[in-house]
Amino acid sequence: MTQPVVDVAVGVLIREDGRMLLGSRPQGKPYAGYWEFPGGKMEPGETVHDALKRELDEELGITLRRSVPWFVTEHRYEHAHVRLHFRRSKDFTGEPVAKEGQEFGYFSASERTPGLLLPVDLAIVARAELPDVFEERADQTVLSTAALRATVVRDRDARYVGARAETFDDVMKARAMDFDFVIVPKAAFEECVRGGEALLPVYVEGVPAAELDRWQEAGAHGVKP
Ligand SMILES: Nc1nc2c([nH]c(=O)n2[C@@H]2O[C@H](COP(=O)(O)OP(=O)(O)OP(=O)(O)O)[C@@H](O)[C@H]2O)c(=O)[nH]1
Repeated sequence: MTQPVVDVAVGVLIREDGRMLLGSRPQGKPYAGYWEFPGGKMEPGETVHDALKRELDEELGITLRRSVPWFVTEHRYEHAHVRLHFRRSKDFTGEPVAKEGQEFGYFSASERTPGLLLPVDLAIVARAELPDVFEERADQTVLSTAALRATVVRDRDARYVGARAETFDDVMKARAMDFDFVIVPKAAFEECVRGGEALLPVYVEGVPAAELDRWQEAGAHGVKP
């Protein structure tokens, strides 16, 4: 039997020091005790931002101001088929309070949480340190492959890998190959986020600083012109 898809709003809340908020799943829920990003199921008629705002308030007493779309991914559990709508935010207030008996804390991607992360979230934690604006530098390695023009971002620990994409098909391949993000030309953005939500974090080439907010609202981050 096919399970209905459950839409879930998930937040990557990044503190000033760059650490992200993670918490443990409360007792009584599937995967209780596993660590995850804050969020929860969307209610009918809610936008992703509104659902996230509600969940953050209900679970942790945090007030979410601005968040921007990041990417969407699906996963089939035994208990549910979920579509996770990730948004990123650096604009929130309030010290988290565990309202449902969960544990929580702020972590960098290289720090271990006290309990295991949900397996789906493992790769996404590394992506949380992707910058708002991607700056191409001389020490990055460009790999030529037949399938994709792949750019390996060699930061200190080679934590994430991106690919250049021009079509939706390129993006699908990049996702299948476990790339962490794509860089797309401005003119290809809409085609690459077919359906309105990106399958991977997207950077758009040549976004001037003055236009960054507008692109972020549409689900794209920037690459320095
Ligand atoms: N909040 C959250 N859920 C995630 C993440 N990753 C992930 O696979 N999920 C899945 O998305 C679903 C979210 O449901 P939930 O049980 O947390 O939502 P909720 O608080 O609205 O639940 P309830 O109202 O049924 O108690 C779960 O199946 C969970 O395993 C994540 O990083 N954060």
